[in-house]
Amino acid sequence: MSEVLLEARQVTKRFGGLAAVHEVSLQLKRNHLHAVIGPNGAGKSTLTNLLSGDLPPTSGSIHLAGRDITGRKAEAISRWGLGRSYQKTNIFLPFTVWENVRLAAQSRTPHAGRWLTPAASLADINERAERAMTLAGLAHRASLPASAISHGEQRQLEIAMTLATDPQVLLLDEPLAGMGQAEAERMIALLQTIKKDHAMMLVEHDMDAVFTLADQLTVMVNGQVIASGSPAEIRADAGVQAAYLGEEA
Ligand SMILES: Nc1ncnc2c1ncn2[C@@H]1O[C@H](COP(=O)(O)OP(=O)(O)OP(=O)(O)O)[C@@H](O)[C@H]1O
Repeated sequence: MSEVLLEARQVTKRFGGLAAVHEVSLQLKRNHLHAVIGPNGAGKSTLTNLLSGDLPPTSGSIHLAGRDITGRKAEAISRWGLGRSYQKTNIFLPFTVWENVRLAAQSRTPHAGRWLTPAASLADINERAERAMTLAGLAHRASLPASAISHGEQRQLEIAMTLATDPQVLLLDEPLAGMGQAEAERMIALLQTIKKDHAMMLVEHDMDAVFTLADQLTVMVNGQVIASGSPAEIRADAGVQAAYLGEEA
């Protein structure tokens, strides 16, 4: 059995009368990719926001590596090992690829804003940034401004910036959005590599990518989980076919 790094138990988020996420439970395990799929408005982004601490749940609990993180701030949850990439990019376009990754690595270091930073921690920041940039396949783009690289490479840069914070758990929100075929294939290969060391949750509309990458899928409709299981189980699920996959295919 793989180690469970993140667990949501019966998590609910209400916006007024609307349960955007209703009693959702899921586990993210090391070396596993758990895809969350569902039609627009199903609650996928809200669920991601609950797990990352960007939104507090109305009820239920969330545990990261055994620690109860329910209602804790995103910044603290990030320090405890959860990394998240955003649909809307956090990249500073005028800065180089290296500067972007290095800033992300620095943001994770305690007292990052201090004017006096010991040399040892600077070396540590640089090493973390270098590792993340190389893993994301961007070492050859290090000195280019982020504005000068392709859309697909900018999405890789977001992943590199997330990796630079040294997370154990990664939440990825539509990393393939807007990509052409070749870029998508490169991103899928990258995610497969990253999966070896991390627990991952992927929210993605590209079903080919989802079924290639996922070890487990959870299907949400109207805030509720209608099915959860292996790719084969989800493909064969008549309820999922009717509610979602049928209309996507
Ligand atoms: N801050 C908010 N206030 C009120 N309602 C919200 C808020 N955020 C999301 N919702 C509503 O919650 C429901 C779930 O939205 P959410 O964005 O989580 O869905 P989604 O599955 O991520 O959709 P998409 O695939 O389009 O990104 C929708 O009905 C949405 O309008």
